[in-house]
Amino acid sequence: MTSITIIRPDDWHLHLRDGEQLSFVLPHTAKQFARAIIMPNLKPPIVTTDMALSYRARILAALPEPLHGAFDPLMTLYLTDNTVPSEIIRATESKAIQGVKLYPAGATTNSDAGVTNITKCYATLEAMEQNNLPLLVHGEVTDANVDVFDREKIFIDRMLAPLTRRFPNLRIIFEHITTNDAVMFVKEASKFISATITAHHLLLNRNAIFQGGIRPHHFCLPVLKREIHRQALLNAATSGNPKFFLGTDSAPHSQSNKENSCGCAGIYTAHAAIELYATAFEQAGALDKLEAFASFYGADFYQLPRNTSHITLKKEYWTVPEQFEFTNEKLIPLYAGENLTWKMS
Ligand SMILES: NC(=O)N[C@@H](CC(=O)O)C(=O)O
Ligand SMILES: [Zn+2]
Ligand SMILES: [Zn+2]
Repeated sequence: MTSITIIRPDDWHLHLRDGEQLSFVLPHTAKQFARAIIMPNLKPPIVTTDMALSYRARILAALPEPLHGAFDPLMTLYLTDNTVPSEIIRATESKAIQGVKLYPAGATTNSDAGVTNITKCYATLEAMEQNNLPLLVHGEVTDANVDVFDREKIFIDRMLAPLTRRFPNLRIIFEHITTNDAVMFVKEASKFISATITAHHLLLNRNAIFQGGIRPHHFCLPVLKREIHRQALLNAATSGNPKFFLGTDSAPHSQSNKENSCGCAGIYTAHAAIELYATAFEQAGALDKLEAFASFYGADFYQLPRNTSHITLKKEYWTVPEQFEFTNEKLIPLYAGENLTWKMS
């Protein structure tokens, strides 16, 4: 195949940051995707509808002229121990908020203000269930005694499964899943449970973190897993099961914050997101399944209309730039300096 045309995709999990940084990364996403779910883990986090609405206005204002009107940021709230049910009502009424994000406190980048005790959130979760506002979950336990490679699997038993029993009608997106355990859980759960899958977890296993030396640009959370888990994710993504859909988790950090004695978690993929997914799907012999995964199932789960315009990917060799500008720093993208074989025209 030398060319594929699909309905324009959406990114159901994206970090855009804020301020000057935002303007450097936003065009990469807006060029490919019609919409994206914008993560609220800023400093300070986006905890109210008002904060989300002004963040949305800053994103729209940062769009370069040719992309005006071409990109719709879908906003989320950051759940804390103190999020009140009335905030859920406000969020629902705003129509601009598509979900509320649960970060267990300390699980990942900018999660310190996250939830320390889920029982404190029960009234708020009940309001979300009643108002049909989805919960988005970073699914890892924060217990330092739990092996870092097991934190997602243990989260399912300790937190996610009980939550689905307590709130059976709450729509939940298990974000950036990385294990066969997560795939099995989502498959067997009710229709209210779905999952996003990143391109990097489809393309890389944990060997990539240690390939000839320590590779900070392959460090993200949840951390890359064994090959058997990558295979399970690939099978899920290409299975045609509508519970699994695209969410890049593109997470920009400056070069100096990544190449550091304590490097930040996050892999930048927005520069070539759909091309990276096409590469993974092609390797699995399932390019025909890309469109629904990238452009249909996420919209369906979020109960939003599917897009109607198209994008075309061509079989073409190109080299990913070594770096991008990122304020007065550099941003190192996934596959920097390496060749890809699909290019969006
Ligand atoms: N995925 C990551 O490794 N990092 C994300 C946070 C997150 O999605 O957990 C970030 O904001 O940098
Ligand atoms: Zn996360
Ligand atoms: Zn993320």
